[in-house]
Amino acid sequence: MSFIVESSNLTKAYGGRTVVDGLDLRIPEGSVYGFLGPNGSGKSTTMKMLLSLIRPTGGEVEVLGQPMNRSTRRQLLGSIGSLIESPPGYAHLTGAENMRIVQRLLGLDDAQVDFAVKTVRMHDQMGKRVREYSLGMKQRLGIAMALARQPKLLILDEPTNGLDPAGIEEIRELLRRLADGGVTVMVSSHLLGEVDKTATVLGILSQGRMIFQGTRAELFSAATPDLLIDCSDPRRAQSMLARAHGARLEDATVRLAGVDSDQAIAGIVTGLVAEGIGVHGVRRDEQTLESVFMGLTAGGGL
Ligand SMILES: Nc1ncnc2c1ncn2[C@@H]1O[C@H](COP(=O)(O)OP(=O)(O)OP(=O)(O)O)[C@@H](O)[C@H]1O
Repeated sequence: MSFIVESSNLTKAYGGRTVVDGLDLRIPEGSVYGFLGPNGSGKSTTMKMLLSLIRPTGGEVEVLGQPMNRSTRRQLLGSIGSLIESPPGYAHLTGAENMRIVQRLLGLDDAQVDFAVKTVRMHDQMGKRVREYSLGMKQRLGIAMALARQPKLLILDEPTNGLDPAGIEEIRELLRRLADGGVTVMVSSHLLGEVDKTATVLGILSQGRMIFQGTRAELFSAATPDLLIDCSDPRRAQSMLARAHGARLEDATVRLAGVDSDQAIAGIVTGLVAEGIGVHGVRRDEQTLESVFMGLTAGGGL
């Protein structure tokens, strides 16, 4: 597999405080890479380092097979579109006027601008001033600005932040279309649900560290779903298993976290039976990606 972005040990510290800690990013070409983590976990800082907007304290970044640094930055940025933090654009100008500025700055032709505007479905809104746009429209104009250069890689920092469900769905659908058209997209969010259905690869940050990187299926298989036990005396079973397994009672079912082997399950069942408790059901809980994500970011890793 070839990676469009690769970093090794990428690190950023501010005043002795490490906010991005030894990241080995691997973004496969053609993927939608969902870059997830709670607020303050270091997503924006990482994206800015990938774009060489801020200088890493340590480690390296390769983009499109070349090291990203001050001397290669200009050339590499020609192939990267980005939207970092708030949507760009002058509020007192129309969408068309804003696009014209980008066109002149980058020396683009009309067809490239038209293509970008149509891709984000903003062609009917270009005569309006940006200050009259909804947040979703501003975000889409920002994406059009990033797209106009026809980048191979698009880096979007929280493009769905603050949007209503319809706006979020529009951005998701846009990202899918871009990926189908061959653009690799890195998109950050602090809400898993906003990128979950779109991302083909996930990178999860917690306190500056990468606690998971891989496909959704890999994430599920790496996380251990809770064990649910139905038995004749759930209250007594829960108190027996509370200390070793943090057992909780949910209605008449005993829930255990982190039981990760068949042997451990057999030991638990044997222990209950030995105490005269009849075990009539042992199953794994169905887990949602959200619960895996919450467990990961709260617990600091797999
Ligand atoms: N210029 C700076 N000087 C000092 N600390 C900074 C600077 N920029 C970011 N930080 C700190 O680095 C940490 C990571 O911030 P960052 O913005 O990268 O997180 P994030 O995951 O993108 O969160 P959010 O979604 O809230 O933007 C935070 O604790 C932030 O306060």
